[in-house]
Amino acid sequence: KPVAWGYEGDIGPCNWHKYFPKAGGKRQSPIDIDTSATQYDGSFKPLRIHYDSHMCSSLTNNGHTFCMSVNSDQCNLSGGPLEDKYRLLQFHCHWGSDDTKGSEHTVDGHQYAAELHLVHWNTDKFKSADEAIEKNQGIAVLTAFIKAGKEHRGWNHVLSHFKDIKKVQGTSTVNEDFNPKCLLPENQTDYWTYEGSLTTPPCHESVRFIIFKEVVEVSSEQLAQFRSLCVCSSRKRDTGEDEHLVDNFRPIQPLNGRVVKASFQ
Ligand SMILES: Cc1cc(=S)c(O)co1
Ligand SMILES: [Zn+2]
Repeated sequence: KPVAWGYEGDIGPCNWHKYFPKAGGKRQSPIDIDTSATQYDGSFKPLRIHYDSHMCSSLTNNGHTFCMSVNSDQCNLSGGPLEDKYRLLQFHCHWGSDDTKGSEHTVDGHQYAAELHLVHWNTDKFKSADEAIEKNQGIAVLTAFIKAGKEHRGWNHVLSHFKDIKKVQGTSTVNEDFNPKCLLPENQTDYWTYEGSLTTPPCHESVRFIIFKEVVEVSSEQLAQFRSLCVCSSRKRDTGEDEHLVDNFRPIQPLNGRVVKASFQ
C-alpha cells in the first residue's frame, strides 16, 4: 500500500524521511542558489533541447501536481553539463497559495511564484525511466522559474485542460499541436546546474538539475488556475469547500558542500 505523503502536518516534508529514507540524504533538492558562491564552468557545450510537437500526451492531476506525460521518443535533451542523451518523460510544476511563494529552488533567498520541472531520463545508460529514476545520472530536470506578469499564450494550451483534471486522478488527453519548448525562457544559454534529488518522495538522489537564470512570466490569472486543482476526489474541508492544491513545494535542503556551477560569468 503506497505511503501517503503531503506538504503539511504529520505527512509533511519534515517526516518524509521516516518512510522514504533517501529524503534524509546528503544530496537533496531543492536548494538555495547563493549566486556569490556559484562557480563558472567554461567547459559546458551548448544545451541541445530537441522537442517535437506531435507528441500525444496526457495531463493528470496526481494529487501533488498536474503532470503532463509525454510518450514521444523524439523529445531529447543533451549537451550542457550532460554526458549522455536524455528523453523527456513528463513535466509538472510546483506553486504557492499566492504569487509571493511557490518555487522550490530559491535564488539568493528569493522565492518565485512557481517552478516548472521538465523531467528527462538517461536513455544511453538505462533501459527504462523506472530504472533511471533511482540511479545516479539517471534523471535531468530542466527547470524554469515563473513569476506573475504578462500572460503566457503557450501555457494556455495546458491550462485549457484543467477543467478536466480538477479532481485527483482526473486525466485529459492533449492532442493539439503543442511543443513544451514554448514554456522555456528565451535565454537558454545562462543556467545553474548541480546534482540533487527528486523533490518529492521517494526523493531518489538521481537528478542533475539545470536551472535557467531567465524567469518566465505568466499572468496572475494563469497562476490562479494552477490553484484551481483539488487535492482529493472526495474529502471536503469541514466547511464543505474543496481542498485546493497549493504550496506543493518542498523546503530548502542543506547543500552539504555541493558546488552549484554556472554556464555564464
Ligand atoms: C520524477 C519527479 C521529479 C520531480 S522534480 C518531481 O517533483 C516529481 O517526480
Ligand atoms: Zn518537481
